[in-house]
Amino acid sequence: MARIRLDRIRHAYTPELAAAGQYALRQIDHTFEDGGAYALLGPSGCGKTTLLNLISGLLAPSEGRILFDEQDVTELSTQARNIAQVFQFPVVYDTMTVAQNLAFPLRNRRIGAKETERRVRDILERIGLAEKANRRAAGLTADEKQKISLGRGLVRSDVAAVLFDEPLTVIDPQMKWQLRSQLKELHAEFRRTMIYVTHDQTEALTFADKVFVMVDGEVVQVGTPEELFSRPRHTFVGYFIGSPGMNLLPCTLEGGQAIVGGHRINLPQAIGSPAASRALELGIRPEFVQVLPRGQGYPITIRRVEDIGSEKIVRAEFAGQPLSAIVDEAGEIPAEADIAFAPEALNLYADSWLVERERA
Ligand SMILES: Nc1ncnc2c1ncn2[C@@H]1O[C@H](COP(=O)(O)OP(=O)(O)OP(=O)(O)O)[C@@H](O)[C@H]1O
Repeated sequence: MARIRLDRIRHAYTPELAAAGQYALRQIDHTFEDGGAYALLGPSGCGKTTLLNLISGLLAPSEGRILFDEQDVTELSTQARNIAQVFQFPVVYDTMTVAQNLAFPLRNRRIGAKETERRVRDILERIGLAEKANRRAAGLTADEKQKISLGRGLVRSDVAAVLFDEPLTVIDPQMKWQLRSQLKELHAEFRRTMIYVTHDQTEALTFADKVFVMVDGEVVQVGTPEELFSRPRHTFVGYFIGSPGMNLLPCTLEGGQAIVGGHRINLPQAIGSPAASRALELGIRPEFVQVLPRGQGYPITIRRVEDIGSEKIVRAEFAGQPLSAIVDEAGEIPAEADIAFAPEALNLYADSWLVERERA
């Protein structure tokens, strides 16, 4: 296992792209702690796979260094870095049995037959394939094959990290749930450093202790699921995480109040004063918007209500801006409605970045 440090990494796919300033990764300076469960989350093209391939050694960065436990591995191959990988499509040897597939990496490392058998049996139990140990891999389902790919990473005791690139892409929706929670359990048992690439927030938030949110070649926030939900540092995080995402309302500031389309909204505490030229937005999650009878808050026009079973999503217009609110399934929604905001849940953004509050 290893602590993985990315030291001022930048990457452009060709020297021409670098000369034109078109970097797939613009500046990455982060550490993955030994034994942690991490997700790299972001939309298509933001650089997740590029970053994973730099860590595994499939790609060499244009600039910067990669350190495993402070040893510079930038020039080392995937094999020399001792990385295990689980890709979108399961990589298994179809002609071998399940047990032979798991034993393969140990044989390559000249581990003795007895020790190999012991470890393979242990992993077979843990990934739930003990009964299929002697079956040919060819006849297995996609999720069983993905379990073998994962098992091959866990069977070796010398693996620095296990990297996953969208590993649930070809798995049936029903099995996705099962595999996801099994993966989390296996992480808790083995405590290997695991890095999981996905564009799916549910996968990222259920698997990872810490999520790296990426956009446009940059990591905009590293945080626990709770931090990403309650204190998004960037409007992209607010919008991308949560369903529906955070409401973002263009505003101005005046004497500790935010002005949205002529409405004055009290901000919870003193907010540091962002430079006057910056574009300001007030961020509030739909979970913290209350829908009230007319006369008790700020007026909205309700456009539609989506009933999703456990709760209702109110799609409305407030001061000419679209706004969503989440209401309890049993909650009344007046035809003529107002809204109020939970003040402590208001965030202010300047040029998309969170304005940190001044602490008393
Ligand atoms: N081999 C390549 N040559 C040139 N550009 C590339 C290459 N691979 C990726 N890119 C570009 O680098 C950027 C980051 O791509 P990357 O595949 O890392 O993103 P991603 O977040 O993993 O997206 P996806 O989820 O679609 O795989 C994109 O603009 C992409 O077009």
